Amino acid sequence: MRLSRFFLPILKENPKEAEIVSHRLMLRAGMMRQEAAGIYAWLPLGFRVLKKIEQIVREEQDRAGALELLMPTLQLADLWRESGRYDAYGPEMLRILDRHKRELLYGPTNEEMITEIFRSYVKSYKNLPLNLYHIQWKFRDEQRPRFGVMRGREFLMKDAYSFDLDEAGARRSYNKMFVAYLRTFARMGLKAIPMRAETGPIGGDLSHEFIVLAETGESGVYINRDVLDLPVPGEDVDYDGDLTPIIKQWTSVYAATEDVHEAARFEQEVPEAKRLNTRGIEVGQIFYFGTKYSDTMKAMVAGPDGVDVPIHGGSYGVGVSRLVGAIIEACHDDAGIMWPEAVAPFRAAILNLKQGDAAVDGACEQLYRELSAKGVDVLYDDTDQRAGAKFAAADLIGIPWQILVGPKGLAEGKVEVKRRSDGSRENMSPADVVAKLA
Ligand SMILES: Nc1ncnc2c1ncn2[C@@H]1O[C@H](COS(=O)(=O)NC(=O)[C@@H](N)CS)[C@@H](O)[C@H]1O
Repeated sequence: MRLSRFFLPILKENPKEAEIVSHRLMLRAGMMRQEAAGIYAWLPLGFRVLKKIEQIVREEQDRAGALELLMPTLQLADLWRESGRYDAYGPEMLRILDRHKRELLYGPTNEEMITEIFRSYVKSYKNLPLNLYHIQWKFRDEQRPRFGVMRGREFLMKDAYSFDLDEAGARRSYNKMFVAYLRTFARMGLKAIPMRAETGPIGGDLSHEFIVLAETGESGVYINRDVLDLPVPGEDVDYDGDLTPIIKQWTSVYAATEDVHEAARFEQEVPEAKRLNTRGIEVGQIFYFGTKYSDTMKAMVAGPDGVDVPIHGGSYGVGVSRLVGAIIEACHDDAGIMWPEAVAPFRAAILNLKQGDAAVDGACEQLYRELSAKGVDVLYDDTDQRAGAKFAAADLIGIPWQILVGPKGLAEGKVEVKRRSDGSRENMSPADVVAKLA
């Protein structure tokens, strides 16, 4: 992509309404624009990151055996009357009347709708276990939307729903999602810690929140530091095998949100030097809620003995749009964002330090052409800004690799490669740059 033809409205100043660093940097880096309280337009740079995060989530759901579909954002109120949540959900529910005065709502979550889809087709335990998911926009009319995408009103969520014959089966589905979440967040360069949590309006009695440690996080957390060094399962993890050793390993080290924290146990179990009380960002939450929805909505299957029983369910959410902010909270410095390579909007930025100089222009064009031909996502800053402004922009938007092309270096057949994450620099020939990044 040539920057002269891209749409990247970088802001010079810190927007005053931004209270936390990720909100500030997303606005300054031209990644998004607020259209209404808690409602954002995703501009090209931010949208690229959102799609990369979404794709990692999708790949790990698929690896765990979940099946992707897409449910609508709008739902019938009657569906939520069946489960009894229409009134219970309260003012966060955005209620809508259509032209025929039919009562609709903008879905905050999809337990009811997925249960309706399931019960319409699945009648036998032979079709279980089943895990259906989608990646869809949600609306929750938050009293105080704030911190940018961290607590929005319209936000992108991956929500998966599992269906099993009994609790034992449902726990196996739960464990698959637990492992999938460990892998998902690790692939984004995050340490997301699974913590026992309250179940809240979703219901049930078993839930874990996956929390990324960050000073600005809304969740208070208490952990044994050892949890930060546990191994994340590899891509060869056997989802059809026994996952309980992995679950046991990750849940036997103390980690709890403040609302389920047990101070006495923490003091007793965790050596002083290993106790950490800090804050974190909830990037995902998983629930087992048994027959909560299948009872009220009559989602039954015939068991092995031919008798109809309500299925045991679970739901599993990931805050896809929240993750853009969470990653910035975890990966930034004073100069701006430092994208982990797996979610970076571009892998490399070519900075032309003397626009108009034939040798420099030529070398940049060649690098741009050769890297693009090898499938490397490149942003070529071919604008006529002075070098200092180009350095600042590249640091702000957080591209992992910067290729600085200037007349002096070129005279010796070299360009300078700077790694954004640690600031390390290396001089090498353009050909070596292509070999290194391709
Ligand atoms: N207002 C919000 N803005 C941005 N992300 C949010 C918001 N509310 C929730 N999320 C994200 O969405 C994830 C799942 O939301 S949830 O309420 O915990 N779970 C559910 O809705 C279940 N139905 C899971 S399928 C959360 O872990 C969080 O990362």
